[in-house]
Amino acid sequence: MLFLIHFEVTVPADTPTELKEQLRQGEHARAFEFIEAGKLRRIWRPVGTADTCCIWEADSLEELHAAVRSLPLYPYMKLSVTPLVEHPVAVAWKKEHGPMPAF
Ligand SMILES: O=C(O)C[C@H]1C=CC(=O)O1
Repeated sequence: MLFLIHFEVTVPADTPTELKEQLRQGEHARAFEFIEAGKLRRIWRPVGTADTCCIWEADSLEELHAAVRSLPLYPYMKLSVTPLVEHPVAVAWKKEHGPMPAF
């Protein structure tokens, strides 16, 4: 199953610099693990924000719940999760042309 996730991360301004850096490095490392596992499929920064949008693959809602809760920045996150299903245009395209063009 695919999910569109929007993350809004707010680390308090008075958080010690070393903790902020530790969190950022930990977040990147954990994200890399999910990319390598084929879970975090794509990740973007919405223009003009410090937010994150991504496409996440998960075999269950419970798996997705555990995955996002395992992110080091989770305690500082507000997130919205939108389950995705295939669009009829994509179904029609695949029928006529084969797989959708890669990103
Ligand atoms: O780092 C962020 O901005 C948020 C977080 C959401 C997924 C991920 O890998 O990073």
